[in-house]
Amino acid sequence: MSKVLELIGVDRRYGELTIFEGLDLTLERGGATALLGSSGSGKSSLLHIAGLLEKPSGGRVLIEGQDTAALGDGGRTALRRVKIGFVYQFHHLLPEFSALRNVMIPALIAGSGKGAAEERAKELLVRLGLGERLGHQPAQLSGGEKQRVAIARALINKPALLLADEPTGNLDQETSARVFELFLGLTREEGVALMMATHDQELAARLPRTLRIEDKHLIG
Ligand SMILES: Nc1ncnc2c1ncn2[C@@H]1O[C@H](COP(=O)(O)OP(=O)(O)OP(=O)(O)O)[C@@H](O)[C@H]1O
Repeated sequence: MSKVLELIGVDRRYGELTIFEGLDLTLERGGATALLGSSGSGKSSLLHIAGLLEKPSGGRVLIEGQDTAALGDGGRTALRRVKIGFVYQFHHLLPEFSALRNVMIPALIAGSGKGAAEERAKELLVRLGLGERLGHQPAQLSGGEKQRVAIARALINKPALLLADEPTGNLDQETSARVFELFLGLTREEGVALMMATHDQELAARLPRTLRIEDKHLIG
């Protein structure tokens, strides 16, 4: 199994306030991990650190064995673009663009040719059951469809690591269950290392590994 993410002794502090400290975590390709913890325990902070959006207050973050401490902002952004995908509770799609275009954009930014980006985006959208919705703009899509487009967008660059923060948290229960199935199936097929923060114990139980932030430490 190849290591995608390693956190070694990671701390997050805001001034005098310690959110968590001494976190060690390894995620491997093909693995799926749920991250639980009460509100304010630091789940989003941990995803931001793992996703290179924030630097930890202490400790080391390695992506596929590469220590990110020495990287500047440009290096971190470049690594994030090709190695890491994000799915949030809200889709954050660009309203003026079609579903297809929204999915293609990260590939185009990463330097992919238009033809290859379009082919991969179409393939993902078809696998997510949106083959008939390629030309629809976000306002013409249902909540579950928008979230499926956001999932395709997160996977377009074949990331090694997929970080999800309540990916179906904004959907009604039935839609959430359906979208979650598609989401899990696709992440398995793509072989990414998935880490998903959630409050939902039932969703967490669907993943093979569960971790919890408790009393500033990672337990599980
Ligand atoms: N910029 C900041 N400055 C000071 N404190 C912050 C800052 N950002 C976050 N915090 C604090 O860090 C703690 C962890 O926040 P975080 O959003 O990671 O928690 P969470 O577990 O994701 O919570 P929730 O489940 O409610 O989304 C919170 O107590 C929050 O108030």
